[in-house]
Amino acid sequence: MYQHHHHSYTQPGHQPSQAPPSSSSPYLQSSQRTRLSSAIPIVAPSSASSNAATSPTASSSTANSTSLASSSVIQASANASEKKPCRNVAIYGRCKYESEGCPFDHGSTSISSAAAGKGASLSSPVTSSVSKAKTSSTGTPSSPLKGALSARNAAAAVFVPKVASSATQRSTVDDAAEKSLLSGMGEMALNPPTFASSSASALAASGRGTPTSFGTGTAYESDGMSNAFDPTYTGPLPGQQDPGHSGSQGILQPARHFNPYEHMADYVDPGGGPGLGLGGGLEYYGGGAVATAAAKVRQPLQYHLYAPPLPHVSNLHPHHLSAHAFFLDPNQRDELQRKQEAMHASVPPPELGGPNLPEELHVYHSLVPLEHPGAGAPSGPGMGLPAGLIDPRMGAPGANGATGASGDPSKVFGYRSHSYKAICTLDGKRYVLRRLEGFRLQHETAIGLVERWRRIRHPSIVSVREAFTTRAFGDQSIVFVYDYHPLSTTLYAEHMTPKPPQPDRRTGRLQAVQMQTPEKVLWSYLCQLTSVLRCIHASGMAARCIEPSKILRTGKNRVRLNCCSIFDVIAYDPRAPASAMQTYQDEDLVNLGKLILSLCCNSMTSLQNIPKSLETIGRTYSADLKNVILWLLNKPSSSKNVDELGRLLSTRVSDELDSALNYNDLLENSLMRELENGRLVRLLCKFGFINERPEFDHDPRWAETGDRYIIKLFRDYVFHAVDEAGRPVVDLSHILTNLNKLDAGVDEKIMLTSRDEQSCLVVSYREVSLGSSGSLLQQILIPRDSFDSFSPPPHP
Ligand SMILES: Nc1ncnc2c1ncn2[C@@H]1O[C@H](COP(=O)(O)OP(=O)(O)OP(=O)(O)O)[C@@H](O)[C@H]1O
Repeated sequence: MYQHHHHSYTQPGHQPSQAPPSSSSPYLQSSQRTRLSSAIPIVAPSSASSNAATSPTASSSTANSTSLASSSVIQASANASEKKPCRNVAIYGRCKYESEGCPFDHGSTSISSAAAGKGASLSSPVTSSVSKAKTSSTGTPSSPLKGALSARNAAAAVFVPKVASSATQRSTVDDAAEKSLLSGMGEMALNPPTFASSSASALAASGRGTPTSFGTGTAYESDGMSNAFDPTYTGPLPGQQDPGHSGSQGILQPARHFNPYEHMADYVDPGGGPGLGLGGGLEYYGGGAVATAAAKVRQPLQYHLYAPPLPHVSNLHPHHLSAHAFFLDPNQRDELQRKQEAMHASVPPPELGGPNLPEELHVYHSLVPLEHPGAGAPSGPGMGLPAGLIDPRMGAPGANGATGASGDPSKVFGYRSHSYKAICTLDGKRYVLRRLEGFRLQHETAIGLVERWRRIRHPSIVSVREAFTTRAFGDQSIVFVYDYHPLSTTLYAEHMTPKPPQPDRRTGRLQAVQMQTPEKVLWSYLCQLTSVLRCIHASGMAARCIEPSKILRTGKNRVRLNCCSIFDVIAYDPRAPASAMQTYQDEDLVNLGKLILSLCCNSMTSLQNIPKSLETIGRTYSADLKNVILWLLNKPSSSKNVDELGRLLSTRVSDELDSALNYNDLLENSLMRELENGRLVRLLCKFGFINERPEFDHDPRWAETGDRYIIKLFRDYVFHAVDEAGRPVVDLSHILTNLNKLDAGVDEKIMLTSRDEQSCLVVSYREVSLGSSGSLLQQILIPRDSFDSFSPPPHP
């Protein structure tokens, strides 16, 4: 439990029932912790120019504070808002601040939405466009209040119930305001007594530049989406009318329906300039020209409008959600990382006890055995085979290896075989080299057949790259090169080798692993292998290696046919008749039947008495499966081919498609998470650029004031929070929540405490985000070009 801390301060005229700005966070900065009992002077923004005149106390209060952002404080007028429907009701259906003193009307939703529609044409545009016009002609804000209205200047003090106003949340940062923005935040000091006066003066001028204000009837003007991303946008807002017509039209306008994509239309490039190329996708939905036009979204993209996890992903406790929604599923990450580790695995050189392998072999280097060394070979820790790279059941010395150690005669090919992982010098990728020892190539044409296999690409085949002969191992060997699939096992290892007992999930006790292969898995294997056979047979070739040890299992129920092309080369017969290929293809189907039969019985010995095995299968599995096995084992006939098999499996194929689509959804969801956490990395990079740069120590623009100061304090608040006992808070959710709010630039207020504990800043995430925005970085720190590749430009 972390302490929920309320600082003791008073605000004249402020609704006592309103929550303090820091209510969003239960954490304290270290400096806040020690000051719990003392009244910390609340340092709030006061416009350096206007507020000094209107509020004498404001200037005095700045004396004892760090130089802070100048801000006017706008307070919602309870009277003015009395008859306004609460926007929370319109958006959420209810207002959770209703019982806590929210000053707005909590009548019916329909009234609220009608009011929202009406509000959409009310007065804010007048204020903004007029002020914009004046500004553009003079280059400076014409209204004395204008400066006080920038987003920068409304830094603190008034807490309002969370209402997503639109026009009022857009800041009117024009050129002059931008200058003042960059010249620092100015003084933000605000003593409680000065608050009323400054807020009173600012209230009179509330408008687009006052993010926290309910302003003069502009709070309900448009949907929340339109104000979500661009605080510096000064043009007309979605739903706003021409100022000249706003009054009458606003009354007549019917309640409009909420359209979350409405803002897209506002960003259509009127000149028909190059869009983002999204039009094609939208046309698909029948939008035609309108959709294409709407797709020409102007920059910056609305990165902040990210969506919550989709409903088919299980619900989590809110506290865990932020961490879980932002990172890969732990199991998935673990598996991917282990695969990466396997890819990087290496062995020590022979002089340090590693295997005696050539440093370079053709265009490959860094050879690592994928099987345990044979009995005579050096082994032990010095061998350096990385744990986890090789399944311990795969021919471990003394473990009566299931599939034979490196250099044992292959049960399939007859030659002594070795498998190595190696890196290709040409493309830097990992491949598997399968070496058959003592093979002498008799016919050059034989090795040429590998070229035909190279051209076959299928998701259920381990792609063949090339084959070459070599004497690098001190003998005459042939090497076949395949794609590397890290941490894959074979069907033999998976289903025909006893697995060590596993701890039970509930009791933790070791329990024997059930070996029986589920029928669904068998259908899945059948479908995948049928599909690959269709592809191979259609190319006029035959697999010739449908064996449990030659089918790789590269993921859950995901199989790939391995070692293709080897038999074509080592069993090449120049005198073979033209019908030979048909025979090989028929054998493929029979071998597929034998494979499924042996997987059903979890043993290769089941093939020695097929009728008995089929009887066993009839008791354990469905008649459908047994019939397919029988069909596969039948003698060849004109109607027995792989296409016919495909038809037999058609309903199972549709099941397979469903699981593949489900898995695809899962992966896409994982990708979306990565997309979102990428945003936070960009944000952290900005922090890294700005915070505590030693070379700018004495640069007045880089002094510990204004933007940089706020960003620094925010960094402390996010990363250096402590609990009530002073212990560092290590809570990823706290960091993620805060960084996300910052990235979205929400108007929620937080209280930052200076390191010397002398002052507090009440700022919104939006204000902090403006400080860390690209414009600051561009102008002060790095040239534009390099920043552009880093983030979208901050201004349209
Ligand atoms: N393309 C590949 N990608 C990743 N790992 C592979 C690949 N091919 C083989 N392996 C791994 O190498 C190990 C050895 O494969 P191999 O085909 O030699 O098995 P085996 O049972 O020893 O067969 P054989 O009896 O023919 O020697 C397998 O367990 C497998 O995990």
